[in-house]
Amino acid sequence: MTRRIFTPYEPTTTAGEIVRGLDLTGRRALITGGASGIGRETSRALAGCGADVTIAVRNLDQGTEVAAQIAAETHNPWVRAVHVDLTDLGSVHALVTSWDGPLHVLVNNAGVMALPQRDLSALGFEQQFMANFLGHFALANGLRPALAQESGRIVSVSSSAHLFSPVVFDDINFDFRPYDPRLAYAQSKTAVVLFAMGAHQRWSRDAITSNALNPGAIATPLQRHVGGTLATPPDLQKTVEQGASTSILLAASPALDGVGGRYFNDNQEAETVDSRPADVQDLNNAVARYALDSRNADRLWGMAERAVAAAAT
Ligand SMILES: NC(=O)c1ccc[n+]([C@@H]2O[C@H](COP(=O)([O-])OP(=O)(O)OC[C@H]3O[C@@H](n4cnc5c(N)ncnc54)[C@H](O)[C@@H]3O)[C@@H](O)[C@H]2O)c1
Repeated sequence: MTRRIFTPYEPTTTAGEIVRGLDLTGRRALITGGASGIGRETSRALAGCGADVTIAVRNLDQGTEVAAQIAAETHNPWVRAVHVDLTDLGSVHALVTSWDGPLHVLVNNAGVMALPQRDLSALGFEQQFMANFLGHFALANGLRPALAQESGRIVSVSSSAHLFSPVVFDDINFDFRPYDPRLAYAQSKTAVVLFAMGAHQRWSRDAITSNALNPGAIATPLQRHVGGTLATPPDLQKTVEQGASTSILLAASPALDGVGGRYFNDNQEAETVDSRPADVQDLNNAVARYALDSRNADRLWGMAERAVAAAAT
């Protein structure tokens, strides 16, 4: 795939700068993990343009408080919180069935990184794979009819960490190798990119666009299990306003109208690579070929569909 330049934005461009002047009144957005970090900033930028914003959160009391803060900061009353736990497909299903009317933007943002112990979800999947990928897979599939109503966009937040592991289809849950918290995160973030590609492949005929992104490294609670040991040194980390910019670009910018099936970083499409770059900047700007591969995307999609269907019976 040839890398395309879609925008004039810099790595340091903030979410607010990208949406400046945009009127999103009447556009309905759902952001998972919208109560903290990049998700909160993404929600704030969308609300600041008049969008109707729903943040989907694990802790509803905290989420309701954050939704009220965003509403006050942006003078937009159309901000609310709903409950979701992405490791629990019953909870995902409850959110899906409560959604009424069109959905213009779904931001698959929530995530956990490098959980120290291997832990399996009720469905039997490693928890990072479950929360970062499979819960979002079920959510997006459930909301597909709402997304198809008025040309919805799906924005899936991955990470440059995906370059450290493909999806190991024969051992997703670390049954046959020692559990490695970072490799489990990496694998889950490759699954996120493959989901974004698979959704584009299947749903673009419904005028749904689907892209993935790396937000860059940002000091948020996500980093609590790996503090100080990230590949990106503190001086190269972004502010949360900069970190939310690529999500906002994909969620709202007219420059991305009709664009799908791509992976972005720093507000531009990333470079496809066959092996992991050594340099941190190159790493951030790269997407692994295995994460864009349609056979891998199909295999993952089939497996996820079977898992979600089994959970429903
Ligand atoms: N911060 C970084 O350096 C960085 C780098 C690359 C990618 N990312 C990605 O950016 C996204 C946002 O992360 P952040 O840095 O803002 O971290 P964060 O911890 O501030 O936000 C993550 C949110 O996800 C929510 N969440 C986690 N598990 C959940 C579950 N089971 N159900 C529902 N919600 C759940 C958390 O409650 C939290 O609100 C994540 O997908 C992360 O992997 C972050």
